[in-house]
Amino acid sequence: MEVLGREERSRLPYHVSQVQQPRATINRLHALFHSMAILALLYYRASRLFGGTQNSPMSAWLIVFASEIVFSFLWILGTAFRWRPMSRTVFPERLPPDEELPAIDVFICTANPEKEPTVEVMNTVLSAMSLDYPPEKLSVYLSDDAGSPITLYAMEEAYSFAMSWIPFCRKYGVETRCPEVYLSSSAHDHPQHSTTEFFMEEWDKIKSLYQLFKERVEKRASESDGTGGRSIILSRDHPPLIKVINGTRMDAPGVEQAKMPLLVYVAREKRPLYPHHFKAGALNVLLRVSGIISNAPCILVLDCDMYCNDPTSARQAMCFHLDPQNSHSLAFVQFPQSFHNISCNDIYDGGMQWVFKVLWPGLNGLKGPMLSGTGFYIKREALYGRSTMRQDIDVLKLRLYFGLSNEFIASLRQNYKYIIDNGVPTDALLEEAVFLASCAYEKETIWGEQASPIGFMYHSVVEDYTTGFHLHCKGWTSVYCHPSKPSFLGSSPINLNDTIVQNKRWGSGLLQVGFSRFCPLTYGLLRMPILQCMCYGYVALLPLSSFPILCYGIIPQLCLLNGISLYPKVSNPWFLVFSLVYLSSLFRHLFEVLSTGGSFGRWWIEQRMWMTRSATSYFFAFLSTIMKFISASEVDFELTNKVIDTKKIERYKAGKYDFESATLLLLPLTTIVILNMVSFIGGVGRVIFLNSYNELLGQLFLSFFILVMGFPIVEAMVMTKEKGSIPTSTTFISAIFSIVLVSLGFILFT
Ligand SMILES: O=c1ccn([C@@H]2O[C@H](COP(=O)(O)OP(=O)(O)O[C@H]3O[C@H](CO)[C@@H](O)[C@H](O)[C@H]3O)[C@@H](O)[C@H]2O)c(=O)[nH]1
Ligand SMILES: [Mn+2]
Repeated sequence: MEVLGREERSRLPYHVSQVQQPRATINRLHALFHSMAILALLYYRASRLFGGTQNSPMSAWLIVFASEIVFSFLWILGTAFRWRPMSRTVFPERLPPDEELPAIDVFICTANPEKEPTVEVMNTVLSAMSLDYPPEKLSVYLSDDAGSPITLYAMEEAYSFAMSWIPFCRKYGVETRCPEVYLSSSAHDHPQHSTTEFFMEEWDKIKSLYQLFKERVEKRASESDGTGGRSIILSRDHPPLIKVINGTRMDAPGVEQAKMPLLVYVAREKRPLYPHHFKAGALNVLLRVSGIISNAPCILVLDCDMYCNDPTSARQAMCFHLDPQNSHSLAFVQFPQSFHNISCNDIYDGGMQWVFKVLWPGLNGLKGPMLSGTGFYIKREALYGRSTMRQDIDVLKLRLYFGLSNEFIASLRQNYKYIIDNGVPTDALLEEAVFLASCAYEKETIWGEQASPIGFMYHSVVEDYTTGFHLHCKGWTSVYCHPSKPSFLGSSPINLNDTIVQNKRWGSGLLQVGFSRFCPLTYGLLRMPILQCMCYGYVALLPLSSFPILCYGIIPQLCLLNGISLYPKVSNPWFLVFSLVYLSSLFRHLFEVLSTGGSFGRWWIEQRMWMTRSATSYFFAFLSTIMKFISASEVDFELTNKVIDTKKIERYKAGKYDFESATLLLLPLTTIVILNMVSFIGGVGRVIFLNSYNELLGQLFLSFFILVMGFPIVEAMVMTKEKGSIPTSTTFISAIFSIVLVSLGFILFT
């Protein structure tokens, strides 16, 4: 790190940004080419339709035409991400001295100790407490939606451990401050220290302290749980409980105490009759509670499974938040989500590299990336709304917006002073905090209401997307910071069922926005630049791809079986147009994967998972969104499982798909695969015996492509004895569905 004088430091920019010009140019040229090809294709379909010259059944023609329109529409929206990709570099060493840095509150959410192992949650807490930031400016809040005693106990234990861990990290400049990860390496992996005897001694000491901590927590967890679902009931019905952990450990050595960040446990009140709004509800409680305790101007939000992998991320984020030129409109700095548990082939595409390596850098050159739920540093002010922060605003009005706590309303005007020193909070303060965490507090306020200026948004399971969207609508910007060392590492679903369930939740959350009056394409259009608006629209409507994918997996195949051609003859020049559209979209994706460090295999898996998601997750998301509109129920937040199944992990690491547990959700996919097997065989028959190669080649190829793509499914249906294979019952039901489809095709199309 270069050592700079203060004068020099203040003159140099804290960050630089650069448009990825060659990439932008390639993208734009491709967009031009591809749009012309699409236009030609649509023209072909429309002219045949209106001219009445298509020689296939109108219904089939209409369905494939509609599918192509949806594909094209999504494609056009997607070009916005490719228009102006940008990368950014930060220079934390140029930041002002520590005394001038703003304070940071870290919010971590956990909801269920059975699905989110407590030791893992504590590792996230510990990694956040040991961020490379002045400890008196750092406060860590854990929201425990389960209100579980084990989590509180673990936090007290974690705090004790942190009193040794943090000094150790500081002393040796530890680069990975998640103790589980650091301590499972060998002392000799750290050659800069391991040669000294003293380090080895301390290493052993800290390692055994960590073991002790872990054992205690695991022991307590095994005692208090396994209560036959009692914890689930408790998690929906419990009083508020707030505890400042620092205060409870006054017997600890006083010297270190002063250098520790504040650690606060928050279990908001939950009652069955009150909506609790999932994670957004939890975050809003943390906003209020922290508001009267530490009231830091900047907030880092983390999921409980996302530990801080690079302790310097806070300083990196400050390079943007403290930049005098852009900071005024900057709401948040988003870091990519990276994962520690995905294997090198990542067969379920859990790494979401396409999002974090292509889409988000693309938004970086516009008004900034979407909020991604975790790993972002956001200004408190952005969540409160600028208009409500004005000094001249009436206090009565503030009470209407923010609720009745005078203490909290006073905190809005505190100009971000640290309200309690790193000591024991008063009873009165804690009482007020409990009031702020009660479930009746938000009654008749505008917390979380869409388009309101306050807090994280409710009424959606994609609270990150909607919150970010409304911030951008109000003129805030964001930046994407993508350093080469992952700043945060989390766990991603590593089995098919969890992957499909997670994507189903996202899909239904997004569609719900897409179909509401806050649809980005209408609501956003008046409030943000068109390209940004297209990006938001693309993400919200992406689940619509289930329609064309399913249609393309069924209709041409039924026609193929009946010898009906849906595409131009091979000898016809129009055939070239269809081939070009197909190849050009495959090539764009291939280019994106290869140019962001991916491999050919990565491209193939992303293709496969895109189709899988569309045919399963997004299809069910679509159904559940419709159900929601009919019954006006709230879509549930199905928590992602973070417990590792050691038996299944071997299969995963070997790159073998596990279809066993996802039976029902897989039905659309297995049905399509069976149907394509049948149509492929039928089609080959027709081509050979009836010589209809010229008319049917396109459809035959489509079936072939789907079978190659779905080969793991074919394999898993055939080899029923193998682990992870598809149960015979599922294959059987899918076969029945296929027979129904084939009969329908016969009736409708002949
Ligand atoms: O009622 C709830 C539900 C969830 N959570 C927490 O929310 C976080 C995310 O939940 P998880 O089950 O891990 O969902 P993921 O699909 O992994 O989360 C992604 O998608 C979510 C939106 O659907 C975002 O909130 C997340 O940040 C993003 O990582 C976890 O820390 C949970 O403990 C709560 O605190 N309360
Ligand atoms: Mn998660």
